Amino acid sequence: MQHFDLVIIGTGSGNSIPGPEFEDRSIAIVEDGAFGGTCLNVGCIPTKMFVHPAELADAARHGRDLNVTAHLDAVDWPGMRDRIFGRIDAIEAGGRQYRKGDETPNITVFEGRGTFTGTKELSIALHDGSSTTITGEAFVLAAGSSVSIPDVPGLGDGSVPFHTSDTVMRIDDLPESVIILGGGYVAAEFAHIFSSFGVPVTQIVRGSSLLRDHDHDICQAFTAAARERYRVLTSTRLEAVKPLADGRISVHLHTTDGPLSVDGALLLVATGRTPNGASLGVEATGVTLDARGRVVVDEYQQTVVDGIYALGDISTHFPLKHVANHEARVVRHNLLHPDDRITSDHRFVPSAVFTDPQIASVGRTERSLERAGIPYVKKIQQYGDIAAGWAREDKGHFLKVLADPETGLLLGAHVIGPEAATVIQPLIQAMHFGQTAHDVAKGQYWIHPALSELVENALLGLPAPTGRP
Ligand SMILES: Cc1cc2nc3c(=O)[nH]c(=O)nc-3n(C[C@H](O)[C@H](O)[C@H](O)COP(=O)(O)OP(=O)(O)OC[C@H]3O[C@@H](n4cnc5c(N)ncnc54)[C@H](O)[C@@H]3O)c2cc1C
Ligand SMILES: NC(=O)c1ccc[n+]([C@@H]2O[C@H](COP(=O)([O-])OP(=O)(O)OC[C@H]3O[C@@H](n4cnc5c(N)ncnc54)[C@H](O)[C@@H]3O)[C@@H](O)[C@H]2O)c1
Repeated sequence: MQHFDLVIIGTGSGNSIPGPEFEDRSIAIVEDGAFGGTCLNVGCIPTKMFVHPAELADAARHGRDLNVTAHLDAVDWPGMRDRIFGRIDAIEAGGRQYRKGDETPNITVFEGRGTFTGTKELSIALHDGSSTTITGEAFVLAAGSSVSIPDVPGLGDGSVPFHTSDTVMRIDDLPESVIILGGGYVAAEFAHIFSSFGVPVTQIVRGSSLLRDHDHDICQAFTAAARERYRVLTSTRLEAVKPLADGRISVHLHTTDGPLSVDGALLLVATGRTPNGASLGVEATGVTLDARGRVVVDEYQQTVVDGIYALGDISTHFPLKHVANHEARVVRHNLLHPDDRITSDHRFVPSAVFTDPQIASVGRTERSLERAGIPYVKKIQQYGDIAAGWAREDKGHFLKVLADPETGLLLGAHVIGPEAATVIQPLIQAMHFGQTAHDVAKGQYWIHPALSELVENALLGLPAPTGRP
């Protein structure tokens, strides 16, 4: 049985751990799928490479309000797909070859599916049909998460073909229509992409609005904007999915008005992801899972087993790439410096949804402050009331800032509108570095007339702090 100093399972953010400082350690990397993980191959990167052309296609729609008449002539989906994956697949192959090749001689790559069979003992079903078992002094569990499919007739039993984010970006051509199940990030971004390319979209959600984890003003504004672009069925339960004779799909639903069926050419299931701890059999090595199947880690990213660390989607409460990368840096440091370990910082985790309108958030929502009885002051700054918003004839987009009334420290920020993911960054910085709203607003220049004036004006609009507690 081969023994390694370090075994890393998963090549998403886990693959960023081995560097020159690990040259004296024998390392096993175990990967069952595409090298580079979800973000590179089926997540952040390809989706955003489709989102940008979607924005270009949308420009024709937006131009009308600004006296520019333009129209979308055609979308070359196969060309776009091949351009995007031509680039991504080459990076995947290059990353795999780098780890397998002479440049990292201390690393052995096992291409196959790992399952724990004992304490720090991993059995691997290799892609060549054979199997092997390895042991390690230390482990990094970086095996991510997998799409979860609702247990309803027609789904999961193989009787109806459907897509997930793992497959839908590689389809042959734009479908004649799309039905999207789910109201979260993945559903929102694909509804945006397909509808921008002229495909009729029907989105089906259980709740009363889209993106329900967001601040309530944001999710209401987003749901209203989405309804202007495509069909959104809220408070709707999926009952069954059936194939139609012409190859299309029929989705049977229960709405507040009673039963309804919707037909479409392609069904995209985007109903969340499940952490891969259970499928990796981590309990055989003594690692514990929480009620949602996440590997339990402490602030050092270590599991309950000494020397077994976890990072990213398999363990985090924030399944986002920048969080997986941050946690990988913490694990890396702690493996190198076991006597001087550092902790993860999850205080102010930002996120963005790359839709039209775009959304970005950091910190507490207004409802969560209300529910926790935390005092706050707020300012809602409209894009339409700053110069860059006038240029866009913007209507209805805004930034909400929430601050502590005594100290002026920011508690949360939520943006819906152009370039939200970029506009929010000074507020993330202010929260991290403990800067007050008024210091940030008044202590620097803000380029005029840039979109960043949205932040300046929102902060200036907050009441002056009443004094430090
Ligand atoms: C469609 C989509 C879009 C996204 N867009 C964004 C975005 O814009 N911004 C953002 O911040 N986040 C985004 N995310 C989330 C982001 O992709 C994840 O949070 C991140 O990739 C998680 O990284 P990870 O290293 O934890 O896991 P992964 O990157 O998933 O890596 C885990 C690896 O482990 C392998 N593996 C799993 N089980 C085993 C096993 N038993 N044996 C061997 N190998 C195994 C898998 O094959 C995989 O390669 C998106 C996700 C999706 C699905
Ligand atoms: N821009 C980004 O940063 C980005 C983009 C895509 C994904 N992600 C990450 O990936 C994660 C997964 O995204 P996601 O959209 O798959 O999950 P999600 O958790 O964001 O949304 C899942 C949606 O499916 C619904 N749902 C769950 N079970 C259902 C069922 N049985 N029937 C009907 N609806 C059901 C939920 O109510 C929710 O609306 C996200 O949490 C996010 O962290 C991030």
